Amino acid sequence: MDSNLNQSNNSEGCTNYKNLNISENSLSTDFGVLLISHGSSLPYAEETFKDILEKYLSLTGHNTEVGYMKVAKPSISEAIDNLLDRNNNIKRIIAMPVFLAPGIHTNIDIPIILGLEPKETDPRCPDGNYPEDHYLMESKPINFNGEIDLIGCIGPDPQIISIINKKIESAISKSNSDINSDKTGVLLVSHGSRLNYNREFITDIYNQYKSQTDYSVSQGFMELCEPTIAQSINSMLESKDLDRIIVVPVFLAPGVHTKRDIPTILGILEDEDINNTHFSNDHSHSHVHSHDYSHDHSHDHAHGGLVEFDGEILYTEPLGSDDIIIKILKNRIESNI
Ligand SMILES: C[C@@]1(CC(=O)O)c2cc3[nH]c(cc4nc(cc5[nH]c(cc(n2)[C@H]1CCC(=O)O)[C@@](C)(CC(=O)O)[C@@H]5CCC(=O)O)C(CC(=O)O)=C4CCC(=O)O)c(CCC(=O)O)c3CC(=O)O
Ligand SMILES: [Co+2]
Ligand code: NI
Repeated sequence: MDSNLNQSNNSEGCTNYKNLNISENSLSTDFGVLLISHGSSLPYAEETFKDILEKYLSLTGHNTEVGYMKVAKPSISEAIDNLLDRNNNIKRIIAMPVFLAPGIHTNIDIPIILGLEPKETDPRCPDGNYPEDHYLMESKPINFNGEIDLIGCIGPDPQIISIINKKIESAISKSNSDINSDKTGVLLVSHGSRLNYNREFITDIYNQYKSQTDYSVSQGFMELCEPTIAQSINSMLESKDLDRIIVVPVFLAPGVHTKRDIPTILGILEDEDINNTHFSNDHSHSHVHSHDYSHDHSHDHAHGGLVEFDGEILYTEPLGSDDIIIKILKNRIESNI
């Protein structure tokens, strides 16, 4: 068992456990933990989830792997192979979507990829005949005969508010301007979904945050739902004269949405960000100007309009691999063992 553990596995997408704290106990237990992430074509989300995995392992010692729904590696199926390579005796896999809100991905895509029944009809494709190139058609079958318990995603845990507060404080501390809270608004931005859970999630977070802050607060959606980011900022400005808006992407990891789509809508995307290869991880902006954009991708992020605001926009980091997220995952998984 030991030699197994210390072996560095170079096959593609396999986590190298050499430096990770996986307890020997976990090899005698009969379950594995699969943390399911969305996957991104930008590298940041993988960095965040590598960190989440390392922290989760050192906290629990469970035989754990991260699997990505699309784009990134290991895929969900490969992650399950990795769990079994490490311990062939597991009878059960506890699979948790590390997503903030239930939605199409958690209720339809992930169950289908795991070989389970989808929890509802897919509004993208009600007849269930997905186009051949859809990622659901491309995913490989799962090689596991045991039981897979797909548990709920993170949801509006009250502890998320303290992460939001930290991100806001950190963005403020990097800003040069000194503006009182009376003139500051906070916009909580959520992804948006064809299903209603995303709205329920952000509304719950909004109500919790609002009851604990002096700032004017509002919520807005990046895509698929209203109010859009622009509508939300406009109505904040109509009801109050603000000098500064702090925009919090209530997302887990930096990715296409937080690095490109939301900055585009806000008018704070720097040109090099589009073709980025490397830019600072520490990416809290303070911008007082806006750019013109040529918007050439076919997706509908900008349909809700672009933002025009001549005050300061402070854009915070997403929630990331904060220890609170790790504790939430641990509690949730342990209550399902
Ligand atoms: C179903 C769909 C909407 C629809 O069309 O109905 C949808 C829905 C949701 N995505 C969510 C999260 C993230 N989405 C991304 C990224 C991408 N998502 C895209 C598509 C779709 N996403 C539609 C499928 C269309 C189809 O089937 O073809 C991509 C491919 C295209 C694009 O959006 O342009 C783009 C490219 C990535 C790339 O290739 O790089 C990332 C990673 C990142 O940002 O990089 C995160 C994690 C953010 C984080 O870390 O929090 C959540 C919130 C989940 C939660 O609460 O956590 C929902 C809501 C829900 O599940 O309903
Ligand atoms: Co998505
Ligand atoms: Ni999108």
